[in-house]
Amino acid sequence: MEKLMISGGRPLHGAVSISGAKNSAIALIPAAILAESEVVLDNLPLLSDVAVYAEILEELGAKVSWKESQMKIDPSDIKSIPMPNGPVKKLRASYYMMGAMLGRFKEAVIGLPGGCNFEPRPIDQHIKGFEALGATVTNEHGAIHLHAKELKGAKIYLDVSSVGATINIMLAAAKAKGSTIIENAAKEPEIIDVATLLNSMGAVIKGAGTETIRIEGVSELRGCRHSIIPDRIQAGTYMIAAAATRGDVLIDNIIPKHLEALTAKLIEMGVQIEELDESIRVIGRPNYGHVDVKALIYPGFATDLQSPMTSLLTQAEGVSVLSDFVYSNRFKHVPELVRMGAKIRVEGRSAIIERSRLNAAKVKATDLRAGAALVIAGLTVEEGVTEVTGVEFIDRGYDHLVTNLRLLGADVWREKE
Ligand SMILES: CC(=O)N[C@H]1[C@@H](OP(=O)(O)OP(=O)(O)OC[C@H]2O[C@@H](n3ccc(=O)[nH]c3=O)[C@H](O)[C@@H]2O)O[C@H](CO)[C@@H](O)[C@@H]1O
Ligand SMILES: C=C(OP(=O)(O)O)C(=O)O
Repeated sequence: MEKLMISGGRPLHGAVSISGAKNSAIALIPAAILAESEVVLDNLPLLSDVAVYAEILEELGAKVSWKESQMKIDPSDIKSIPMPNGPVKKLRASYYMMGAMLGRFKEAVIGLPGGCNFEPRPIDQHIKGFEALGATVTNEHGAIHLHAKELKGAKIYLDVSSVGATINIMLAAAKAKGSTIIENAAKEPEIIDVATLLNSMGAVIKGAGTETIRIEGVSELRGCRHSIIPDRIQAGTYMIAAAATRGDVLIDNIIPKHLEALTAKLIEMGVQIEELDESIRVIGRPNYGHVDVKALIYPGFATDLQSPMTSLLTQAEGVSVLSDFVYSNRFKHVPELVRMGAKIRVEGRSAIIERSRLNAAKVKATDLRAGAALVIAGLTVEEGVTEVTGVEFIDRGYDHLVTNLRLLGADVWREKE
């Protein structure tokens, strides 16, 4: 086990290039299961979740070769093997194995997902979708068993516009008989990315990125080459870190439109922002005004940036209120920030944040974005060394974090625990 050591107090300066998106990559890799021939994914991020997914596909018999930011997946020899345990338990997005295996083999046994469990994260909408397509779904000793004689298109109204359920239903429906309509579908950019890959494979999916997605099932999908969209959450984290350290950072290789809610909030606080075609420059100021933030589904403020934003708001004058309307209790970072001197209290689904002077401390990341919040907090501390344990969570979602921060001038390193 390793820990991150941060000797803070240095403004971040320079440029950082953002890798491909985790939440796309870990849906696109299982999507390749549906193809008859090789799928090539470019702009793949170097993350532990991606490595686990490669392991899952190899266990099923796929040929996977991963070199730098490119992964080649030849799924021709994949077999229908039950996976009640093992690597599927290591990450949240293993739920996509259900849709992908159901689509290809009409059956699957997949252990309930692991990953960041900052609160109970049900998958009832995924199951409702599979059942609507004609599958029988049972939970046997913590593994989901899915079976269908035939998958038939259906109209599915999601009770909550779930990213995972929307993608999972697209995966299963791509090869179902007839048309599927997903209503109240999630609109996150990663959903468009998955639909783009599936369409390049020969699927017929329209409306991804809107609340109504139509899928005309086809009998066969072929291999293709696809470049993954930039990671808006990593990009947003660096934007927040630049503002928190009063630095000046160009966040490059991104789609600025995907970050509009964050950009608007930073401007409202008084951060200087310059938006270019594929990059955003964030220039910090000595003082920021307090703001209220509401984490919502896309295009609202991303819940995955809520924890990093909490750290920045400890640097704003007065009192800020940050509410999460996607998850009701995603505040595991708060007690750790309080150990660093932050004046924050949680009331219901809101964190009430006062301007605070942070101090170095030994803190623990218990999920991915809580980890990002603690790193940002550590970067702002003027004296002493902040130690962040739970680095394995951070490695799920940040490509070359230490290298990038060091290039930006931060004094950050990893040590054995
Ligand atoms: C791998 C991946 O892409 N992870 C992202 C995905 O997670 P994930 O796909 O798990 O999140 P969802 O969009 O499904 O969850 C949104 C909300 O719906 C609820 N819900 C979801 C499914 C369901 O069947 N029933 C139900 O009640 C959840 O508890 C949550 O309150 O979107 C989240 C919301 O943007 C992000 O935080 C995660 O980074
Ligand atoms: C919660 C997250 O991811 P996952 O759904 O993969 O746990 C995240 O990326 O912040």
